[in-house]
Amino acid sequence: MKISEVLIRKLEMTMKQPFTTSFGTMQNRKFLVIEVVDELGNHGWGEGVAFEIPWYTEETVKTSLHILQDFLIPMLKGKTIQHPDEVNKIFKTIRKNNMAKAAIECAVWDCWAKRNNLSLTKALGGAKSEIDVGISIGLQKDFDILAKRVEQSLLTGFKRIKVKIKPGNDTELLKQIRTRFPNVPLMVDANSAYTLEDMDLLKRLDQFNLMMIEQPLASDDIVDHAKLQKELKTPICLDESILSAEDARKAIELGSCRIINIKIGRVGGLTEAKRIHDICQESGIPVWCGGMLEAGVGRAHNIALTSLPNFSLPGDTAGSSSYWERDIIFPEVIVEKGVIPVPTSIGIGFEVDIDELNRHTTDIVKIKL
Ligand SMILES: O=C(O)CCC(=O)C1=CC=C[C@@H](O)[C@@H]1C(=O)O
Ligand SMILES: [Mg+2]
Repeated sequence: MKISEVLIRKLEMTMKQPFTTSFGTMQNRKFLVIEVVDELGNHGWGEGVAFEIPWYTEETVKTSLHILQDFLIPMLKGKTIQHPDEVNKIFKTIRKNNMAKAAIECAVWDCWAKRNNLSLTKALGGAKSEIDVGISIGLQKDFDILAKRVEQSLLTGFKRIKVKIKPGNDTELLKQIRTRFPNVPLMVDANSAYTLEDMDLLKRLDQFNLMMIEQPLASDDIVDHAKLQKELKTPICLDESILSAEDARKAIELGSCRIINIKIGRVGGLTEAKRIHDICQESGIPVWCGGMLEAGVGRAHNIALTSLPNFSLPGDTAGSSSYWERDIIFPEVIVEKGVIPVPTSIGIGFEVDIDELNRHTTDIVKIKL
């Protein structure tokens, strides 16, 4: 397969409700959608999941566009790709910029699957016919609003609830949640808001019967997390700290976590995501698929990835309607009784709604290879 053309679209979409974490609030989502075309006219889609502000990782929409346009896409020129696993080898000389790499790599995977008449799930080696999903609820103004969101989410059938915590909004909040919802499968995400100086407080989280504590310490740390995990009964789940399969191997070896959240964008694409999945599986570490407040294209890639067997915990891939008035794919992603059916049609298994895509496109860059 040869990629003959790439289109980078810049999109702007407003989420139904703001999403607040320990680092800030997002509602207006700007992101990239990548379309690749091969020499036979097959199309493949990928989504750039970087935010506008570099608060989750160092990448932004602008840096992704720069890296894609000036480095990654030109590297595909003249290359014959037998299998999408080759794409991240082609990009090897470019350090990090994982979300930019993932955006185009995912589009190549979709294109390759379509060319070979395969669903992306099958192409990846996934086998599940449906995936379990949970929901990530951002920080809310007060407990009553949060409790309502939790109640609604449970009615929708989500299989676990994730809430954000930060210093000053942790133990009291969890006491309130557990009083109201004693048995709900519950986890927390701190997005690196704590240090080892908070050890006593973090130990007190053990009393809340949490499924896991996600990324309590620094975003680039695995050493302090290992120290913390030794002191906690609750499993630590690493998110920001794991950028590659090598990071996963080291974290597992050190005992820095007992669970890993895999985000395709954070780790540079589906090939690396699969590798992390495999290493974790061999080591008895369950994984789940994280979310980046994606629109439909990114969501579709998450669903296909989650069909791999060691994605044994509910992920953050909620349905389209949890985020958008109307998504850019059809059918939209629908959650029923806490599960999403895994599509079996070719490629990502959803059609891109070109009208809806155009409605949100603010800029297009076309690159002929
Ligand atoms: O619903 C989703 O897509 C998950 C949202 C979510 O929890 C996150 C998205 C992006 C950055 C973080 O705030 C957070 C996470 O760390 O997992
Ligand atoms: Mg997280």
